[in-house]
Formats: sequence, structure tokens, C-alpha cells
Amino acid sequence: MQSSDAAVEISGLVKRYGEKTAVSGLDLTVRRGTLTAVLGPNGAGKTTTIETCEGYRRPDAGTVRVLGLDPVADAARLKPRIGVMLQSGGVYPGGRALEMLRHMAALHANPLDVPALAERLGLDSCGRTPYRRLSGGQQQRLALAMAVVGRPELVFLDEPTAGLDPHARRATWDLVRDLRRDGVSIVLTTHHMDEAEQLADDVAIVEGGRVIAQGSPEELCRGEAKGTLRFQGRPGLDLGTLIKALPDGTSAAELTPGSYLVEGEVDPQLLATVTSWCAQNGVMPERLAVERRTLEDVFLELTGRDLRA
Ligand SMILES: Nc1ncnc2c1ncn2[C@@H]1O[C@H](COP(=O)(O)OP(=O)(O)OP(=O)(O)O)[C@@H](O)[C@H]1O
Repeated sequence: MQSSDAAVEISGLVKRYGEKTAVSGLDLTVRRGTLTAVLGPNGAGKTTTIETCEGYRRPDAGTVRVLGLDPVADAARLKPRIGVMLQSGGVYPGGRALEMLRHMAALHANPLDVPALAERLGLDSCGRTPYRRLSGGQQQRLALAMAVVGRPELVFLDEPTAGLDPHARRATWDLVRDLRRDGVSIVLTTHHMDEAEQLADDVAIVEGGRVIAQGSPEELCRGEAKGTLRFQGRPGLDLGTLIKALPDGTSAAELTPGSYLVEGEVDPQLLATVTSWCAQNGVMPERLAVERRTLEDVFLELTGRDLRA
């Protein structure tokens, strides 16, 4: 990939805290105009990596380029072009919500409309409330608003929906989708599989300070595993004609009386073949289900751990 196509290029990143190696040779490329979700168990090194991209930490080894710049040496040029939402802090606790947002907007040449952004994120009613008196979810949404108000080219969102109620989560997703549609590059960490599946162009799974898998959600879920299609019908169906109609490499079997399983490359064509065979044979395929691996399955296979563990 040409470096001009990359919003973030990390190569062989190592970061230690004393004896502890938090990041150990991490490689990651984020394409411009795309959203990359970084997933990994607690302590995998996600926040450390992101903070290094933001210029808050210096690499012990390896290189980090953000919009083609060095986040530490070129900080003054880079900071106005990126938006940062930290997991916590970075905000004056006594400051009032809307004042802080207005202040942040004033630091940028072409900011978003502050009242509209505040309304969109449900912050308009708490505009005069000091930051420390906002609820956890409100603090979170204010941090998101502050990260995006300057129309950055690239935003880093560290667990943007952690602890949000479903409504606020949805509003956050909508805002992130709009940013993405406007061509903003986005890196977000999350512990929510559905968030990554809904929003991400690319997913990077980090464990032990390295990226152990990267690809689109579809690529990662496709993997080596076959898809499955299950249905229920009358017991003892003769599957010979179905098997003949299915493509090579696809199997069909009656697992238990009346319970059928088709395994293979499950695509719309295969589904059509199975349902038309059912129609020809007077079979109503009850509980028809197409099942594919989810990101959570992939994550479990790769890390042996539950994402939220
Ligand atoms: N300032 C620090 N001093 C010492 N160790 C640290 C520091 N910050 C992080 N670590 C350690 O480095 C490792 C990576 O932490 P990091 O916060 O980057 O992980 P993470 O993937 O973001 O985790 P989480 O999902 O819990 O946010 C952990 O073992 C953590 O304890």
C-alpha cells in the first residue's frame, strides 16, 4: 500500500512500561477514509498503541506514521488534523459542557455547528452542567463531541460506547457512520462485537501486544470454516436428489430424525437450491437457518478468550 493511502501505518511497534512489554512488534495499517476496529482482550495493548499514535507515548522501537507524520516530532502539525476521544480524562472537571465544546470548536478553522452537535448527542439539556456533575454516559458523549467538533481528518475513539444506554449508543453509531461517509478515517477500540460488525471496514484483533488477525468482518468470519444451513422437515427424506443438485464440496445429512444439515459454501444460490428442492418434494423447511461464524466465534478461536473477559 502506498503511504499516501494510509491514515495510520504502524510497523514493528514496541512499547514497554518498565519490565512490562505492553506492545511487542505490532504492525497495523489503517486505510484512509475507512473505519478500523481494534479488538482485543483487556491488557492486549490497544490503548497503548492508540496513545502512541496520538503522540502521548514514544515508541521504544518501530515506526508510527499518522497522516504521513511522526506523532511526536510533528505533533504541532498533526494535532489540528486529528480528533482524540480518550477512555477517560483530558477534560477540566469544573468546565461546563457546552462552554468546553465551544472552546474546542474555536480552536479549529472550520468546526461543526456546536448547538446541532450537542443536540444530536443529547447534550443540549446539560450545557451548563460542570463536567464532573455529568453522568458517565454524558461525559462519554461530550468527549466524543470534543473529538469530532473540529472536523478532523482522522479520529481515534477509545471504547466510545462503553457504558452507554442503547439510545446513546445508537446516536454514537449514527454519528460515527456519518463521519465515515464524509471521508473521515476512524480508528476505534471496542469490546462489542456487534459494534465492530456494524461499523468497521477492517477489524484488527490484538493479543499480547501484536495484531494476530486483520481483515474485513466478512473475511475474518469466512475463514476456513464452512457455512451451514439447517432446516426441519418430515423424517426420512431421500436426500439423493438434493445432494446431486448441490455444488461439489457441499454435504447434506439428516442429523436426527427430521433435522437436516447442509454444509458448504452457503450463498444465496445454495439457499435457492435447497428451498426449490424442498418445494419440489412438498417439504416445508421449518426453522430454516443460515448460520455463519460471527466475529465473536473468530475471536474465541484465535484468543481462546471471551472478548469481555
Ligand atoms: N502507564 C502504565 N504503566 C504500567 N503498565 C501499563 C501502563 N499502561 C498500561 N500498562 C500495561 O500494559 C498492558 C497493555 O495495556 P493497555 O491499556 O494498552 O491494554 P488495552 O488492550 O487497552 O486494555 P483494555 O481493553 O483493558 O483497555 C497491560 O498489561 C497494562 O497493565
